[in-house]
Amino acid sequence: MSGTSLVQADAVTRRFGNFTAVDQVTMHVAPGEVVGLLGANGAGKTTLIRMLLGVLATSDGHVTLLGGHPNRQRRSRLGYVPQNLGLYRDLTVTENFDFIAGSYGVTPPPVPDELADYRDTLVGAMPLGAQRQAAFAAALAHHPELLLLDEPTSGVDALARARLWDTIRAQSDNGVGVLVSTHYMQEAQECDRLLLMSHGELVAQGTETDIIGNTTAAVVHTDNWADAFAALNAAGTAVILDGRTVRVADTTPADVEHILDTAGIHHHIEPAPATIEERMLILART
Ligand SMILES: Nc1ncnc2c1ncn2[C@@H]1O[C@H](COP(=O)(O)OP(=O)(O)OP(=O)(O)O)[C@@H](O)[C@H]1O
Repeated sequence: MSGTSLVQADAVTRRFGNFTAVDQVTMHVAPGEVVGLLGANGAGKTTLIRMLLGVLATSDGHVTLLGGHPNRQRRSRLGYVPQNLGLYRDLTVTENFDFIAGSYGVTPPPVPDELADYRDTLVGAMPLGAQRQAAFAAALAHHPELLLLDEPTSGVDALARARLWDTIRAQSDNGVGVLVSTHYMQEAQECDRLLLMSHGELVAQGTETDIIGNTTAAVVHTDNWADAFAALNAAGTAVILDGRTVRVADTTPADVEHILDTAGIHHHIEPAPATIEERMLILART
């Protein structure tokens, strides 16, 4: 597999003292694919990415980056956007681009059209969405073969998020492999393949359809959604609130019916396929 992979982890583990942040994770990213790394805060996504980069040592297991041990020379062939963006906040966008391009010995990238108004603005004074867009453009300056993006869409509005995903897709269409972490489960749809992490472990992988499988959810319609949620939560079911709709995954409608009848809550139940978020919730509980 390493012959066709840009990056590969084999049973990679990272411990901090007695705590295991990443536990025997095996994964890879091939050219031209967008792989989504999904998991709640603290699942181990950043720790895994830092080991793939070679900036954090593994406690066990092996990482192969661009055909060999992750070192500085191989790292220079990838684009990395860390959670904190890695830009100088007290430099303008063009100054950041000049500086970063200079350190790779390449021509500075063009300032994206959407950022034209911010060209001479200090990065620290820009809205977060624009900062992320700038970090992304900077990471592409040296035409990397692989992109490692740590929560690139976190905290940005829907429009900026859509733009970032367009840019990610344009890169993968050009053959770049992309690993992108997110805790927004809805973004699973943007990826070709998903890796689901929970408590340091890779608990599922494949396409969204593979991962959801035939897991279903009971959709509860009721005016008394707050009490319905509380009753189902107290009963230990995998319940979530979607707007004012209560959804319960991996439990039969009859069980949900029974819990709500016992609580005296008038309701109507409809079965539906589970979402990736619900599948994740179930996997995280097992
Ligand atoms: N240097 C460290 N020392 C001790 N514990 C650490 C260290 N780095 C990470 N951890 C712990 O490892 C776990 C995984 O953290 P990590 O940052 O990889 O998660 P994550 O999935 O990226 O979450 P987030 O989205 O919040 O960044 C967390 O419990 C974190 O507190």
